[in-house]
Amino acid sequence: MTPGRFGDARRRRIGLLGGSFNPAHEGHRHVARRAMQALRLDEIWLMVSPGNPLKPVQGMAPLPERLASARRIADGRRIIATDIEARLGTRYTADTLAALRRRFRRARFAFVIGADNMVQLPRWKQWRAIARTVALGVLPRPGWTRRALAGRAAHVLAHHRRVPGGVLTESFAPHAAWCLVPAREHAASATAIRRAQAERSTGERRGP
Ligand SMILES: Nc1ncnc2c1ncn2[C@@H]1O[C@H](COP(=O)(O)OP(=O)(O)OP(=O)(O)O)[C@@H](O)[C@H]1O
Ligand SMILES: O=C(O)c1ccc[n+]([C@@H]2O[C@H](COP(=O)([O-])O)[C@@H](O)[C@H]2O)c1
Repeated sequence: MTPGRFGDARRRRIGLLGGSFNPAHEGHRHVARRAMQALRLDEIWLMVSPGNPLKPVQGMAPLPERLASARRIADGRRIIATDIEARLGTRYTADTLAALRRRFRRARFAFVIGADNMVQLPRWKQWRAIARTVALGVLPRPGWTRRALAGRAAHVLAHHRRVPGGVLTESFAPHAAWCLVPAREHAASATAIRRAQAERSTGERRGP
């Protein structure tokens, strides 16, 4: 199933969990569930990136493989894996959001990120415009939560921080709101999974 079937989305509250999903893991599922509950989302899209502009191409599995991995943690009903960015021809979040707004005119979008990406946000293309126009839900992550809350983005956006239940339900025009989503920190990471896989295959090559 893809979000294409929601072409008629009517003021649906849609969370966008953009990511590389190289591969998808339990941390993503945890983030999706907690964000859905706290932000009162109707659905959340695991939006598999054709290529994060800030990540190296080397070591990045092909998109179909990453999409298949995201599908395995989705439920196809309210948690939906999608390659919609590849189909829209966008990879920068600012461009993706503009294209999604044109295509799903009545939907309300929230962008969901882990605390590590809140730290990195000031390096994204047009990050202030992104934060001004889309609600942001930030998930705690081991080693990153405090840094995110003390970082530049949180500082610049301090006046726009709200409680999670309101960020999408209320209107905060002319500037969107953001929140820290209450959730336990989940240690899963794609880097750790790739590292463990590499160690296993090195061990297998060496033999007993
Ligand atoms: N365990 C986690 N806790 C909180 N947020 C997470 C967690 N895992 C992933 N995320 C968030 O989900 C989004 C997609 O993450 P991504 O697919 O890059 O996984 P990752 O584990 O961070 O990958 P990598 O280690 O390769 O950078 C990002 O916003 C990331 O911050
Ligand atoms: O738009 C940007 O400049 C930008 C820079 C870095 C990351 N992003 C987005 O951030 C999301 C998380 O990416 P990742 O690789 O950390 O999972 C994903 O949707 C990326 O497209 C976006």
